[in-house]
Amino acid sequence: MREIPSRPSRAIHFFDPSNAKMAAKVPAMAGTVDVLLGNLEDAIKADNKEAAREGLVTIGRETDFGTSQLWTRVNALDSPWVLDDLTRLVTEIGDKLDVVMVPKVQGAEDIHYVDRLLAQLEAKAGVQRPILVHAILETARGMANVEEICGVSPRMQGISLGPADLAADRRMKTTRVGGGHPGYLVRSDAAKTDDGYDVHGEQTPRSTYQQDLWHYTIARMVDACAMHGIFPYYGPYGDITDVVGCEDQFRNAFLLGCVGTWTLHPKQIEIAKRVFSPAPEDVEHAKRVVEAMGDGTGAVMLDGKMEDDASLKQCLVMVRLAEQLAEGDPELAAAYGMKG
Ligand SMILES: CC(C)(COP(=O)(O)OP(=O)(O)OC[C@H]1O[C@@H](n2cnc3c(N)ncnc32)[C@H](O)[C@@H]1OP(=O)(O)O)[C@@H](O)C(=O)NCCC(=O)NCCSC(=O)C[C@H](O)C(=O)O
Ligand SMILES: [Mg+2]
Repeated sequence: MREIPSRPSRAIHFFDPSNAKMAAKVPAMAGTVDVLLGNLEDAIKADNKEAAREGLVTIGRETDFGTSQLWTRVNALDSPWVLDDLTRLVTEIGDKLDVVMVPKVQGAEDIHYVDRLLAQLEAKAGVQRPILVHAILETARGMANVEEICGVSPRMQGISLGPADLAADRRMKTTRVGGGHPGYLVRSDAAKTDDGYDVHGEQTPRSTYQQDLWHYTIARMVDACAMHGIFPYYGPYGDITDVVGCEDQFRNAFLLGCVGTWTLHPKQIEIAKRVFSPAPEDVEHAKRVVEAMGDGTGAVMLDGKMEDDASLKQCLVMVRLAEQLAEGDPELAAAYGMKG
């Protein structure tokens, strides 16, 4: 393979295949969410690891996934379960499995191992196309090696941020699964008073602005993925009830270059699909810039702003994403004024 297939993957929806209620919902979700991911790793109780694996085999065999992709997150490479996860899934449902997500990736050696094992199992099972690999960025060493990880195998499909494990590994002083923290802020300067500075803001209140804990990590991950032609994703937003904070975190990731995110609860799917689909007004503007730029060279004025080759290239990113999403979604096609 020379190019990673680019299919919509705005929401990677996690479900626990050992949870009967969740598993029962999967067939009806097929075709409505870009990626359905059977999770075998964290959030699955140790006693349920085998049930989750077998549950995913059953779901994989019996479900018509339609336009949805089927992914799995296997257990960590240093766990007692991962060898059986890969062996059983590839030999039983390898032809249905699009991507294997590998947690806690530390460096190139982890991806080499999975790559070789997948190749052996695919050959044994007669799987006709390569199963792709997705790494989770959730260790300090993985972060330091992110560029190398992205380029280590032609199977590499993308990378997700794992903010909870990464925070623990880095010894950050947070207790959350993704999202910001009110203590991570900047404060405006203290006002000068006759007797010094009003540092407590008693006379002139000092405003504070919460900062994004994940800015550096996401930006670096985006660059590493772009350099190797693979796809970056935000990860989990654990405060399921905070739909506003969730939308903001997803949008920051979208604006920085991520193509999608994880969804942990059905209510996050609509947010992810909306945020990771460009807004119709942005697509409209991008189309006007493309039109105004003619052969793509030089500079033009549009609505009082200068447009040139570089803004054209950004607009083409937007238009091409809109075209791709419109192909499989008549509602978006209508909103973008494009063919469905
Ligand atoms: C978070 C949950 C435990 C919440 O579950 P629950 O309390 O059951 O929520 P609700 O009562 O609101 O559920 C309403 C109905 O929806 C079904 N449901 C819930 N979640 C899902 C789902 N993900 N897919 C399909 N269906 C779902 C419930 O069964 C209810 O059904 P019904 O009773 O018939 O109406 C739960 O959502 C959950 O477990 N989500 C997945 C959690 C997960 O995968 N976590 C791991 C990923 S995050 C991570 O690993 C950290 C990362 O690696 C890092 O390091 O940062
Ligand atoms: Mg994790």
